[in-house]
Amino acid sequence: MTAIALVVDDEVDLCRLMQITLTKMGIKSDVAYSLSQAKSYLENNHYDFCLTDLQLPDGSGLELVKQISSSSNTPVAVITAHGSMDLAIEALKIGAFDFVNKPLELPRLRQLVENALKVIHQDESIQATDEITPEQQLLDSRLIGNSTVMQTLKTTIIKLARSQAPVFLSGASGTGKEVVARLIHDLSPRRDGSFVPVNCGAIPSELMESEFFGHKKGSFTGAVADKQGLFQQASGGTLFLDEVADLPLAMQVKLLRAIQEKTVRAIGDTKEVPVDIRILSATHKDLSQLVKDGEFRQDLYYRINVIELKLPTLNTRRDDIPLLAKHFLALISEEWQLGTPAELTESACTRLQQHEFAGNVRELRNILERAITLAETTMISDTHLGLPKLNDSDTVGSKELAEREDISTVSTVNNEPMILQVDGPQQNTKTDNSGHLSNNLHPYRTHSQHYSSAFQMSTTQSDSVNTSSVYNQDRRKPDQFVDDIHTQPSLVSISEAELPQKGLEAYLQEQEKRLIIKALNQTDGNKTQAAELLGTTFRSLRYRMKKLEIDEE
Ligand SMILES: Nc1ncnc2c1ncn2[C@@H]1O[C@H](COP(=O)(O)OP(=O)(O)OP(=O)(O)O)[C@@H](O)[C@H]1O
Repeated sequence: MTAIALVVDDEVDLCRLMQITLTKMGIKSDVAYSLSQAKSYLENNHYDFCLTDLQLPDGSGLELVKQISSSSNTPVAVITAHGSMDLAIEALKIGAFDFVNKPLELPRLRQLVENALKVIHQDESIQATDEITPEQQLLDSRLIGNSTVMQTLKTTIIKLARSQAPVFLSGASGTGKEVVARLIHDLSPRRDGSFVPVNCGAIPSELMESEFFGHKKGSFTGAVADKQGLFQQASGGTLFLDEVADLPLAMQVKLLRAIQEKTVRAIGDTKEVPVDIRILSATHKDLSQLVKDGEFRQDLYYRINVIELKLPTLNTRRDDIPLLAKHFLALISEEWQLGTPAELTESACTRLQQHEFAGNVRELRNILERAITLAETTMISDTHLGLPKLNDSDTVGSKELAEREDISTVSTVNNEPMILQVDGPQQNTKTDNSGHLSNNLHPYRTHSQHYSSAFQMSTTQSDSVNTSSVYNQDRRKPDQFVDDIHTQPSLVSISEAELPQKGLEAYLQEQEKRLIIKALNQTDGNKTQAAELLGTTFRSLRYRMKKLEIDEE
């Protein structure tokens, strides 16, 4: 079926240009030169999508955006005067799915229209069936939980997936921010492009620019070949800036520029390369507080935080714990090839629901992994959970459980991030019976993908670039490298006359790899201790391990 678009702009030549472009793409269009004309067209016709200027002779295009997005699913994109980013952001907040700057660049316009068409086709396939849609199936298989707060979250994810607006995911560690980011990508018109997650806190600051924007061969010592940056890898897809609060201030300026200009320049290159990316970002830290403290740039915050999605803690959705536990028990049993999945006894399930989770869903999974290891049979009782004994006062009653669950609130304020809150009441930092500090602690961080193949979506899957898979090609365990160490010359045995055959960079990387493996062997694979031995940080060690393709396990 031929799509029909409504084009709204008072510049006759521009309208003609847009019409020609649309016609070449097989799309029919009507043109309105004013707000009132556009409204009357909308009253009398059905359009598949709308493209409107923001400054119209008799009013603002924002009014049209509001009207269309509040009454239909029709994608509406806005045309903004170059530099009026504030208006573009406001349009995204009130429901525009994308924007394009004047003067119009035709490749960008075509890209925008193609994305709109993908959204329309997605909607058509959803309407064509009464059965559970592939989108819903994907959501239900990856984001476990049926509580009210999770149902609201899932609906919000579907809406956000249609848009190109930057989304900032906030919430405590282990609440599923990365899971949600991947879902937004996989449900979006960008799903055929790459999803590129990057842990901003793990990249050493001196390597950041090269990692994000790439470099040309010979641009600095060690640049032995051209390297594509993460922005280019994500072009056509989604760049997920995880732990965005950890970006150094100097890098924040460069990122802001790249995001605004939609172009990047590799180190040592003279030309800018256009990139077409959607930015999703996340942190468990209070980013607005960091802005107040001057540790995060206000302008970057404003740019990445067009829509904020708050994820609920597990303690505010305890009804989901049995379902999540069942999901993880099946998953772990499959990953560990245990045959029959383990089961929780009733009292173990109750005990889990009473636990104060500091590490959220990640902690739940870790508890279950440990329990499976300790249990002699497939039945897991509360003793296997390894949780502290509860005092009577610690017991969470079902009434209290119900009261803790909160439903989403949606707010839109000019120049303020649109916050889609799907969080329950905030839990205070506490010390549990075993003396564990209950806050957003990183020891729970696993950084692994736990999607079972049985749970994967059968429809189009994106070419998802997982940083761990990019860097983790060599699946050998650290001790398997020991043989290499013994058969290769050590750093100290190199005499001055010998030059490395494969070049300095390869040689230094090999030495670095061997030293890291040596430290890991000395500490039985404990990365924190190995980092101490090497006089570096845990994060930096983990980054280097990925880079050098040393298996995390
Ligand atoms: N609703 C959920 N359903 C299934 N698995 C989940 C859910 N939420 C989180 N997980 C799992 O919990 C673990 C942590 O999730 P994720 O990494 O997305 O959390 P995060 O909020 O990004 O954490 P951090 O702030 O530490 O990066 C992962 O193994 C993920 O697959």
